[in-house]
Amino acid sequence: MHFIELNATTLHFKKTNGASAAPALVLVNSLGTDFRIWDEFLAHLGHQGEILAYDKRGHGLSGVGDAPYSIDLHMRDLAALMDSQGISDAVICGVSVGGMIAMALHAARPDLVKALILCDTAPRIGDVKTWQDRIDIIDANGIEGIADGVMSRWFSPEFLKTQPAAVAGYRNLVCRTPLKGYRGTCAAIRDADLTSQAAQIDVPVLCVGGEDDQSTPPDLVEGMVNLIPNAKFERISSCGHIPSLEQPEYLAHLVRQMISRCPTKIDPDEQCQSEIYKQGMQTRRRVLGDTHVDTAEFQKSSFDKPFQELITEAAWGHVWSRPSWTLRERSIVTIALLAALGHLDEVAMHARAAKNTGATREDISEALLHTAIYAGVPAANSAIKTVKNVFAQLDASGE
Ligand SMILES: O=C(O)CC1=CCC(=O)O1
Repeated sequence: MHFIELNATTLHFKKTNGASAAPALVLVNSLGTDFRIWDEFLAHLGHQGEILAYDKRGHGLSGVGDAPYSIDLHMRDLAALMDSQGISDAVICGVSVGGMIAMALHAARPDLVKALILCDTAPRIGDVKTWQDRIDIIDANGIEGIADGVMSRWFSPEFLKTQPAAVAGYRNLVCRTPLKGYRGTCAAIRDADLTSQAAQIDVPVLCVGGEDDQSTPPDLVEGMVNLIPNAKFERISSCGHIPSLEQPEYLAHLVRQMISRCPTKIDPDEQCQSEIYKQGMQTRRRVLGDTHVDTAEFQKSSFDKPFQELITEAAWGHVWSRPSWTLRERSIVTIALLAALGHLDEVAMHARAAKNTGATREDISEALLHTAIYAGVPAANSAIKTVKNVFAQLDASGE
């Protein structure tokens, strides 16, 4: 058992050291649970990298701290815990409120997050009235007053019928959560809406929903795929709100698959690549940034693998890596050509990347004047709109 004092509270956590280049996996719990909910899942997972699991404040063996709680406070506890353990660039797997904490972590500390696995969660869970009603019942009757309702939302009808002893045990788990911790986290969920943070997520995301989940129904979880740019959705059958309890083996399979798609620190695939590919990948990362390239690699399938290799070698390895022009010069010419041809998605990508090449906003404005004269005003006009949008987004996010 490990304990640490952070943000004026004691946090209880478990950490296993990794023996390989695989990314660290960090597990974030739901309301009214402690990190034992991951035991069976971890037994199936066989992860080679570091694993960190912990009890949120007000849960398990962690301290309760002072009210009021917020998702931001839970997120700061997690960030401090990861910093204290030297863990960054990790795959964060959060269930329910744990998923909200994971989304908040990505917004505040992107350096800590390589990918997200968001189980049975949403940027907004329930509404103010539902959570206030729950708080009022707890204030009047304690957690016992809501425990049966919680069990019926956590588990599928089949599990409730066939596993009465397990259900009784999990009911004890909820009821033994410190009242202040449970109540404080209900208030944190009541007050949270992470919609704008979710829309900004730029790492690979797997959303997972149990088909019998009554707390965050699968359609709600699937809705995140429309909001989060790089998200995929998996529905788990015969499963309620907590897949690590009801379908630990299948969840382990999904998480393993996700982790295997995340580039490792030493990519074994890349070791077999040609020198020109390696050079191309280096230049591509330098110009477009790691987040962009990691996402493209994650989304790569056998269908577009040859195409990805072609552009990495030909565009980035051969042309962009030639020493005769600077990256700034290549950036300016590329933006002008793409604008002339009306490839606005690519204009946006290269305008965004200009901060890495040294091409200034003035450079881009000059390049688009040339576009207007040699390729036509409408082409330049559309590109100017696109680039202005990119600049507005960069300014809004402080980049
Ligand atoms: O307790 C529930 O109803 C399920 C739940 C909602 C948020 C969370 O973390 O768990």
